[in-house]
Amino acid sequence: MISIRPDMTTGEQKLDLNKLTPEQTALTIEGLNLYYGQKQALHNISMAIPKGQVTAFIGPSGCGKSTLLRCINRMNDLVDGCRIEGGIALHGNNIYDKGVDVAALRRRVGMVFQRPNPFPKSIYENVVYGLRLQGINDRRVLDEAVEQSLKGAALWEEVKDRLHDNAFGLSGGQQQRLVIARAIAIEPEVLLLDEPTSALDPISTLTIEELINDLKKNFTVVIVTHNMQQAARVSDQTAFMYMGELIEYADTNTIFTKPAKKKTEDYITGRYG
Ligand SMILES: Nc1ncnc2c1ncn2[C@@H]1O[C@H](COP(=O)(O)OP(=O)(O)OP(=O)(O)O)[C@@H](O)[C@H]1O
Repeated sequence: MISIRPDMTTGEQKLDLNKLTPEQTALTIEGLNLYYGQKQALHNISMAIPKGQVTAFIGPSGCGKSTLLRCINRMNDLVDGCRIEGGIALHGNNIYDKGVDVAALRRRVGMVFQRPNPFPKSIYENVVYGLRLQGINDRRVLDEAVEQSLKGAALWEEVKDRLHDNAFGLSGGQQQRLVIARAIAIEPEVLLLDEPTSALDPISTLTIEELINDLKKNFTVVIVTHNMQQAARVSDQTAFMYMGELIEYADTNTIFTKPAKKKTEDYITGRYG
């Protein structure tokens, strides 16, 4: 049995995912097909992802969740033989248009991976890494960014007295929050989280889940998770994928309590996956 966040049943105004206004929309995915060589991994995916909310991609292993997530900041461009048809608009502009600056896109769409990957540097230098790449070296600006980003990642209180210690001295859960602080320091519009807690213990997982709920105040969050309870706890809407297809996409409450499709119901009731 999946438990739904209490506030999801209190009649909060629901967005109509089929009729989002441009102001409500962060991302529009349209007719997206993706091929790894001969193998088609995504089939005609179309969906609109609302701004300032948490959207979860769920589905059995190999269904294409991570592939779809990686399309949003063009990480798949790095895969040999990968071909994409269709488009993804970020606030109205197609990120696959010719001439798009992919480095600039990745500043607007940050990503956090399954395993925490801090750099072998101090906590401070990890957070300011992206700012320094942009040529920002003013100490006051960097100090302020470090404090705000670590606060935003719910890590400040734990590390404020050891900002110049090596990041590898942090626990796994702290390292993952540090990586989130590094991602938000450059103020992206969208934050992609690819199974961000699958390498963490239950307490660290809970801390990150609470953090995700805070992050949506400032960012649009898209999360891939294997864990249906996690999707139910953290997301506003959920997309269920199966064999490269988007089977059902609706508010999270509906997906977990009244799914429209049998495949979704079979998955959330544990019949496969
Ligand atoms: N770099 C790649 N080259 C070739 N095929 C790939 C590549 N990455 C993923 N695939 C294939 O594409 C399909 C979708 O994979 P993807 O990793 O997106 O699924 P997933 O739903 O995220 O799975 P999991 O939950 O196991 O991480 C799978 O069949 C996978 O084997």
